[in-house]
Amino acid sequence: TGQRWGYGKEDGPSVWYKNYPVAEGSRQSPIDIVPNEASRDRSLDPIIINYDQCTSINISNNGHSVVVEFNDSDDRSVIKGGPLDNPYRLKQFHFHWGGKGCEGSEHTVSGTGFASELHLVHWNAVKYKTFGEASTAPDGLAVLGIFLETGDDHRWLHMITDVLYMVKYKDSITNFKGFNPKCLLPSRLHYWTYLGSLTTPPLHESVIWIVLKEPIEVSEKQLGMFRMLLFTGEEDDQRLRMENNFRPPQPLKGRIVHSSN
Ligand SMILES: NS(=O)(=O)c1ccc(S(=O)(=O)c2ccccc2)s1
Ligand SMILES: [Zn+2]
Repeated sequence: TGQRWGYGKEDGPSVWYKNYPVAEGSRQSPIDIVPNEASRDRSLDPIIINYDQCTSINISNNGHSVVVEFNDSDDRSVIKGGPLDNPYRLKQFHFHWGGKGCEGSEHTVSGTGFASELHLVHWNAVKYKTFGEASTAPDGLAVLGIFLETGDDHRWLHMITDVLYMVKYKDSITNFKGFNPKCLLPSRLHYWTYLGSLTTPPLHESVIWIVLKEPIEVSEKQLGMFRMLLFTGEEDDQRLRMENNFRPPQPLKGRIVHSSN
């Protein structure tokens, strides 16, 4: 049922509105975050991340990004506190990145992008019975966004980059058990938060965004491994390198960005 979309000239973010009119909606993501225009809410609690009982299942290439999926049959891995009224269950995480030496994050800070952005996708299993139902509800999803900047090697990211060769092609999937993404969190959890959307089709306006202020550091070499992935499948005669899989910032349309302390 879903229409084909991508990040190229013909099927990229500038034409998504044709098949997904909500692309021009009032709470689209990503956005440019301007720190001194964000409202500092002392009432905003810290976010609490409980990934200890985390169980990753698999890693796959869905033709848009590389995705690690989790067992979300119970509240074993949740994010809560901050702007959230309920605990939200971890469902998957994935990345967005640029081309060699170019920006690749989706959110920008005062107009500046980062090399990449990690999204940890959670859903409100208290209010909704399934991820699908939550994914279309205004408070259904909570996505934790973490910026990646280039510098030293990230000591744990190799656990992901070492297996990327196994999911080189679109629709490839392989076992990936026992990975705990808490090793990808920065040391401090200060954040910005605002009401937004999925940054890819179907662009549902169902996401409470929590974007961490502190980036994590990864090496250019580690980031280069992501660029060996392909948008295309093993049978495709085209071999399109997976890079620049990010949507540019969207109009704020009157929304307020809140800042934790
Ligand atoms: N980049 S993002 O974090 O905003 C994002 C885009 C798509 C997803 S999803 O695969 O969870 C999903 C969710 C609902 C319907 C279809 C896919 S998460
Ligand atoms: Zn994303």
